[in-house]
Amino acid sequence: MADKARIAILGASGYTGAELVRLIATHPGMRITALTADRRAGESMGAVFPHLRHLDLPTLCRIEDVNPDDVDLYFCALPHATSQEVISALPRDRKIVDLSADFRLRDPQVYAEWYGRAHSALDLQEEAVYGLTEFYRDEIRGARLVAGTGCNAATGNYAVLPLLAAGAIDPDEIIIDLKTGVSGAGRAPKEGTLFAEVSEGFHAYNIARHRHIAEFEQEFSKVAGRPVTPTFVPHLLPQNRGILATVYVKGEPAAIHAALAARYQDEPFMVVLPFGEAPATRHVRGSNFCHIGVVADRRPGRAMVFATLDNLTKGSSGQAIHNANLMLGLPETTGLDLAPMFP
Ligand SMILES: NC(=O)C1=CN([C@@H]2O[C@H](COP(=O)(O)OP(=O)(O)OC[C@H]3O[C@@H](n4cnc5c(N)ncnc54)[C@H](OP(=O)(O)O)[C@@H]3O)[C@@H](O)[C@H]2O)C=CC1
Ligand SMILES: CC(=O)N[C@@H](CCC(=O)OP(=O)(O)O)C(=O)O
Repeated sequence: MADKARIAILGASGYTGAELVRLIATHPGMRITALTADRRAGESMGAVFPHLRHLDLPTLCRIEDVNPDDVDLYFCALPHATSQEVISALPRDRKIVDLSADFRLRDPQVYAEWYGRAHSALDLQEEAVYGLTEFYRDEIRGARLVAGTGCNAATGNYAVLPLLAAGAIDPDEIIIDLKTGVSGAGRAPKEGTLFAEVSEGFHAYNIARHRHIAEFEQEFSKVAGRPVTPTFVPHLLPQNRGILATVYVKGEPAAIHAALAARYQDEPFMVVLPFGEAPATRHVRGSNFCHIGVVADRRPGRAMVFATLDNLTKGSSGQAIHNANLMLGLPETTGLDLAPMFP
């Protein structure tokens, strides 16, 4: 293989940043040259994340101290809004995979409506390609800036997009009932993610007003060729990793299963289970796989479609590496061929 691509991870002291480091550490086509942090700048990665202590890594520095001459591709794992400011200041000839929500929405008005502020880098927003790899592969190959999807949005999109494309379901009858682990909320301490408020319980949040509805509407409507709005309710599970979406749809169950199996048969990370089986978060943990299942409802003409993935791999950092592989002209599964951790 030619020289390894030089990689900077901005926001390496967060959960998705650490997951990028874990995966890139054994990636044969990438080499980490810079890692950044905010509160933890100046510390070693091993001090911030003891599970990565064995690796020989650069010390966490501030973003302004990264030398662009040592970087071929940036992974940007920063909070929303910060990301657009930081990326605006990066050299315009570098490849960037952003994991935040800043560049996912095509329409600036929709962005402003859901994120409560005007976008400050509209030219970059226009340039960015949506990072749902299996649906934007060709554009991603030629892209300079790729916008990683929301982890909940990826899960629902994988279950629904092939069905809208095949005309296998009623677009007006889509209910996405989703459960997610707490690492989706990031490492920075927040009241709602404290152990005492998450363990031994279970609750819905952002009911019918979660930001990822905008991503669903954008992608569903594009594929259906007309406006499509799902009902979407996320729930917070007392577990670390993993998302499971149960999607209630109207359509012939066998045709729904056939449409998903046909759409994903050549996809390296998409596994469609035999008809009648439902997937589990524990079977994809720590991997870049997404498992999909279809079960017929007892009510004729209705089905449940299940999709599960690990929010820190297929839902963010694994997806980001998949996209970076395409952008760098590497075999697309490079560094991602890990079996899930079980039990
Ligand atoms: N967690 C998940 O499952 C998913 C997350 N995402 C998105 O990915 C991005 C990263 O998420 P996640 O890793 O969970 O977040 P974390 O809160 O765990 O990490 C955020 C990182 O950004 C750094 N940071 C925070 N504020 C600033 C700032 N003002 N300037 C420079 N650096 C800053 C933090 O540094 P420090 O800690 O040193 O202060 C940390 O390294 C977010 O946009 C998130 O929405 C997308 C899909 C899934
Ligand atoms: C548990 C939890 O809080 N999860 C986050 C999802 C994080 C993510 O995918 O998305 P963004 O990059 O859009 O923040 C949420 O539901 O908002």
